[in-house]
This record gives sequence, structure tokens and C-alpha cells, in this order.
Amino acid sequence: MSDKKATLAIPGKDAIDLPIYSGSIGPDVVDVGALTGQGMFTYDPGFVSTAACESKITYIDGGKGVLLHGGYPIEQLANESDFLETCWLLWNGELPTAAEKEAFVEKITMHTMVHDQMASFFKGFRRDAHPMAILCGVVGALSAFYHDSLDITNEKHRNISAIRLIAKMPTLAAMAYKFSVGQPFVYPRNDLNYSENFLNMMFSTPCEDYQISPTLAKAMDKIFILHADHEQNASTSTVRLAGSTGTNPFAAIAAGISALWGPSHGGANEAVLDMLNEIGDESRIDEFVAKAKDKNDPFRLMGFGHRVYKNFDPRAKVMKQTADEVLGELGLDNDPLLKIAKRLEQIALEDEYFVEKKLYPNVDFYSGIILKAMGIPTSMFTVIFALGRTPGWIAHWNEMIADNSRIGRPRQLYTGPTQRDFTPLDKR
Ligand SMILES: CC(=O)SCCNC(=O)CCNC(=O)[C@H](O)C(C)(C)COP(=O)(O)OP(=O)(O)OC[C@H]1O[C@@H](n2cnc3c(N)ncnc32)[C@H](O)[C@@H]1OP(=O)(O)O
Ligand SMILES: O=C([O-])CC(=O)C(=O)O
Repeated sequence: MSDKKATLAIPGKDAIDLPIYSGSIGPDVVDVGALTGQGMFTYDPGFVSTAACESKITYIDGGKGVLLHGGYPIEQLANESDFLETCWLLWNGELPTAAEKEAFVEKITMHTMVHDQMASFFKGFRRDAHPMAILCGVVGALSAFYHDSLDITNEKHRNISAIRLIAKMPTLAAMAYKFSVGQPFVYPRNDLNYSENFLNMMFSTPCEDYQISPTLAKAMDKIFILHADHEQNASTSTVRLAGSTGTNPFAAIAAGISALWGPSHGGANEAVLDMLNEIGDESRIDEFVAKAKDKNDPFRLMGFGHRVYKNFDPRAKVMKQTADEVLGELGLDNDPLLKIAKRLEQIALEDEYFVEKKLYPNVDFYSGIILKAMGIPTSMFTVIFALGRTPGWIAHWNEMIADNSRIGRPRQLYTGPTQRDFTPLDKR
């Protein structure tokens, strides 16, 4: 327990001091009910110890570094499944049969186009707009094109909105990129699989067709799978909270995209690459590790640490292996950033500070190195995370609605002034 106190002010009563337990130890259960008649609740800043829902979708054992979707280990899904199959699993709790999979893939493929007026929407942004800023706007805007999405009580409408979201995310993401580099948009192609189609929309130009490498397309698909869901992380919790008001799925997912953008969450993949570039040379790693350990310096090692994993993030292991495969295929085995990243990991994992605090590389640590090697600019990294996380967001949104969840509404410990009389302007 820390020696910090929160002052709880209750109208008409004397303010009382309450001890605050440090977030990493657990919540302080405050019997506000006895004081205010409003019922008992826990004080848990950062929701360190609060389960806000029941869920059947994803299981994490943070101590052992285990991540399961529908019971299947993430390593097996990343190596043996594909993104749309994993999406089906998250939505249905079971792997699809061959017929189910074929029908699902066909349905997604038929919905990849976006309304032609969406193109004008993009043209309203500045060319130097961050693609995440564009994505937040255009995903929310889908609800303006599909009025059936507004009726979330209708299961058929919910299902078609989910399909539209998964199908159109790559198109919208690639459009955001093409707009930023001043190139014409590339239409989706039905003869390509999900990841090939995304890469083609990113990199084909009117002058030259993109030559799709099966290794790179497979790596892209793996990256999407590794991001597909992670139970009640900040962006998924945001989707659930927004969705609990009964808002439409496009608005709820746009809220999730906004939450994902922050550098403490999905924005960390972009921040990792910026950090590795700033380190620039293995000889400067110690300096950055020292900065990360300095309590008076806000700098943190980006891509390190996790709220739940107190052991290796299993996704980071697969990501590291994929980085080796992709960079090997591209003849970039000696990539200086990969070398810095590996050396940084080694130094941090042997350092007392990181060992004691159980800070290990997370999913964001190696993903940027792979994406950069594929030619994807850093500003698109979090967009790619959002694309991969969309099935998870939808799965949780659907589960919440099926459970008839109540509106999400946390409580607070009020620490402001107690009741007082208004002072007229000339007396202040
Ligand atoms: C997809 C994802 O969202 S994965 C996470 C991506 N984010 C990052 O990589 C950003 C860097 N990491 C972090 O900022 C944090 O580790 C988070 C946000 C991931 C987790 O945060 P929390 O669970 O709230 O941990 P918290 O911030 O309390 O950190 C615990 C302790 O470890 C330290 N710490 C945590 N992460 C780091 C880091 N990356 N570098 C240095 N110190 C760190 C904190 O300073 C704190 O120290 P203290 O106990 O002495 O005050
Ligand atoms: O679970 C979390 O808090 C963050 C994370 O790793 C993710 O969303 O993938």
C-alpha cells in the first residue's frame, strides 16, 4: 500500500482521507455505500484488478506467457492458420469447416470495395495527415453509407456490418497510404487472398504491377493473426464501452482505433522504430537503457513491458522469428536496426531493472522491423495493427451485445472541493 491519500468529499459531510493502494498491488475496496448510500465499489486506477465482463474469446496466462484464441495457442494459429480463418474462430469459437471457410472468404471478398464517394472524403484531408487520423475518420464515416448499421438490435444487420468492416479495412488503409504519397487509389482484386490484396493495393501503381512475394504475403498474414485479439486491452475495452451505449459498430470501432493510436498501446510499433533509429548504433544502447531506468526521465524502452505478461509475450517470439525469415528472404540479414533490436533485447533482459520489473519485449517490438523491410512506412504501422485487431474488436462487440450488457459507467472518488457558495465576480 502506498502512503498516498485520496480525499473523498461527500456533500453535507466532512471530507475523509482514503488510503490509495498502488495500482500494481491491487484495488482498495472503499465502502462508499456506507458513506453515501450509493453502493459499494472498488477504487482501481488503470483497471489493474477489475474484470469488467465475462468472455469466451481469448485466454491469457501472463505469468506463463500463454495466449489462446478459442483454446488454440497463438503460435499454432500464426504458423498453421490464416487471418480470415482466425477471424472466423474469434467470431464463432470454433475453426470453420472447409465449406464454411470457403463461403466466408467469398463473402469477405465480395465486400472489399468502398463507396465511390469515400474517395472524396479522403481528398478533404491534408496530404501530410497521419494515416491513423484518416482511418479514425473514414471508419466512423462508413455508418453514413450503411444505414442498416444503425439498427444494432437486428442480428442480420450486425453480421453484415461485421463483414463490411473486415472486408473494407484493407481498402481504406491502403487508400490512406496512397493518398499520403499522392498516388491514385488501387481497387481491390478478387483473385488475391486477403493479405496479397492488401499489399497489392498498397504497392501497385498505374505504371507497374506489384510483384507479390508469397513469403511477404504470408508474413503480412502472420502479422495480422498476431494482432487479431488480446482480450480486454485498452482499445477493445474502448470498443466495448462505446458499444455499450448502443452506438453503431462503425462508430464503436472508430473509437477503438483512436484508443489504439497511443504510444502506450498500438502506437508503440511506430515508436519502436523511431527509437531504434534514434539509437542508431549498438554503441549507444547503454545510454538509452540508462535513460529508461532513470526515474526522472519519462523515456521508456518502447516495445518493452506489458500489463498482463510478466514473462515473454508469445507473439514477440513469433514476430522475432518472422523478422529473421523475412529479412533473410530479402537479403537484409545484416539490417542494422535488427541488430540493434536484438542487442537491446539481450542487454535489457540481463539488466537488473528489467529483470526485477519483469519487462520483456511485447508484440510491438519486432513488428516494425518486418514492416519496414517490406517497404511499409512507419506511419502505416499502427494502421496495420488496427487492421489486424478489427476481428477481435468485432468479436468483443458482438459478445457484449449477445450478453445484453449494461451500459459501461465507471465510478470515481471525488477529490475536488466540498460544497461551497458561489462567489460573485467582483468579490473574487
Ligand atoms: C499492443 C500493446 O499495447 S503492448 C504495449 C505497448 N506499449 C509499449 O511498448 C510502451 C512501453 N511500455 C509501457 O509503457 C508499459 O510497460 C505498458 C503501458 C505497456 C504497461 O504499463 P503498466 O502495466 O501500467 O505498467 P507501469 O507503467 O505501472 O510500469 C511498471 C513499472 O515498470 C516500469 N516500466 C514499464 N514499462 C517500461 C519500459 N518500457 N521501460 C522502462 N521502464 C518501464 C515503470 O516505470 C514502472 O516502474 P515503477 O514501478 O518503478 O514506477
Ligand atoms: O493487452 C494489452 O494490454 C495490450 C496488448 O498487448 C494488445 O492489445 O495486443
